[in-house]
Amino acid sequence: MSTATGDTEGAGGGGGAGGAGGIVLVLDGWGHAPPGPGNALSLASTPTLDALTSTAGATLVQASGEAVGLPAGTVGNSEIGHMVIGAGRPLPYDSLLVQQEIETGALAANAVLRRTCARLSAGGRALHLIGLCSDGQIHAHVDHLRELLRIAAAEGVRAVWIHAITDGRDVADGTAAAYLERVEKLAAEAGVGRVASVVGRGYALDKSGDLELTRVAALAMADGAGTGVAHPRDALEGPGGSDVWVRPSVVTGAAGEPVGAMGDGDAVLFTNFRSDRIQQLADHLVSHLPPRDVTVLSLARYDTRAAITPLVDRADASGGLADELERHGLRSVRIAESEKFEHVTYYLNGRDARVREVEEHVRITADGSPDHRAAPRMNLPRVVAAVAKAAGRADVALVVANLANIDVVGHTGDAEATVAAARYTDEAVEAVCATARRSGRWVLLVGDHGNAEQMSKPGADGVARPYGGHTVNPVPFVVVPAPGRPVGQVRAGGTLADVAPTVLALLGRPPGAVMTGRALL
Ligand SMILES: O=C(O)[C@@H](CO)OP(=O)(O)O
Ligand SMILES: [Mn+2]
Ligand SMILES: [Mn+2]
Repeated sequence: MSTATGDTEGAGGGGGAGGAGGIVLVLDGWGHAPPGPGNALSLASTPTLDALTSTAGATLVQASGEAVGLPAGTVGNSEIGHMVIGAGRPLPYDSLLVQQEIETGALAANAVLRRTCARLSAGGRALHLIGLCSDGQIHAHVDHLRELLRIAAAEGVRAVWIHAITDGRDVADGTAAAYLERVEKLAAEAGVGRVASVVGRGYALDKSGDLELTRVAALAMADGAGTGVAHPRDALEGPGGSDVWVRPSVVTGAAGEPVGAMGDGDAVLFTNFRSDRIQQLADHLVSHLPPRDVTVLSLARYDTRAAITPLVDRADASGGLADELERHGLRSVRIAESEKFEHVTYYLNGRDARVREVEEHVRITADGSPDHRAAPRMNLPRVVAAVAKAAGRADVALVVANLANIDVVGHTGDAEATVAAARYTDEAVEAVCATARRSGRWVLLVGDHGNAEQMSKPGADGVARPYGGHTVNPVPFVVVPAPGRPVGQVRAGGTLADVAPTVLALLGRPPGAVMTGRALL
């Protein structure tokens, strides 16, 4: 059977020179840590993963900090993880680029920002800063907020309203009060800025497409509509139940009026550096604001429908695995549940929204907003079935699937549910390996960052508390050879940047010209 592109490199079936081709499984949130009471992966019964990770095809690779293009010591995340897996090289991530622009003074000198501040200052209009208030470093960092407050003050902006999104996911739940206090302190130090609204990330950073959550968050920020509170911390006393689900709350003045609603001539600056979860809100806000004339900016570039001017642009991520597969005419099928769909498509492809002729995308959708604690299996059987279907096709060289369970369930901070997620993942891996054996394929398993291997973390008092965030731990990397094609001992000392060159080597192809990673075979 020939591929749809009528390629020239003899890739008319499976992996061409690499045999029948392969299956890449990204186990989301699959980090490595010594066994212990907080390690959901070691607590779970995972006979298949245990066996695979003790073969010669197994090693550990770095997935955090400088190894992948993040600021030193920063936890990995799905965006940068999948981007580096695809790019075959570390990519300076948006958080690093922002940090560098702060350190060099480039952000303070940014022409768009200075011009906007000058206009606000001259007209007595307000700057609204919207972003996740924590130092979780996955979507945002309060240090960036501090710098923006300083710049606004230096440029003479007198009214700066902070629309605080509470976290409890990238950092421990129950920490929102401390972060609000920190934000108020930063504002006091800068001499400008007050919190005008508070809302949990469950509302403001929804990306499930539940526009009602987005709408109520935007109403609080733009119109000052929501539960009135005298002080930002009062918002945390509401019935939301966790930092993630703080109800949209608006700080009101003596007469009950919202202090920081958006008015004609104001400017909004989104302070998250990661796009995927803020873009639904940003798009909604842009369409909700008129007839008010409000300038909307973002700290980093977002993938919104609306054209929002970024202050810091992103790195070029082209020339990765998708481009190489296309060049060789090798067909790939990408499969993931909605939560991680963009990660195995858009991000893996270097933030390129094109669906190439030799690519097929399979999104496994869930009904409604599931409770991951109660349903840790998610839709894994449907992901496995889609993998089996794609792997059974002779025209498919590569199947790439994301198994989301241990990360998504891990984020609940519920160790017991995460243990169950690990058990289901183990069964899924066993099924995929059986599929691979039947179809003569190799399997490459890799984590994109740690999560489930650390489900508790000591608080400021030294007492361990549930923790659902990512980690800086290395992640397992395993090559399960195709039947009759042994690969021997894989190399130690790798990073996620080595995944794409390894995949290409298994497919009998050289690494891409711009890839600095090297095959671990
Ligand atoms: O859910 C998310 O947005 C982040 C955590 O904030 O996780 P991941 O990087 O795995 O998508
Ligand atoms: Mn992830
Ligand atoms: Mn995650």
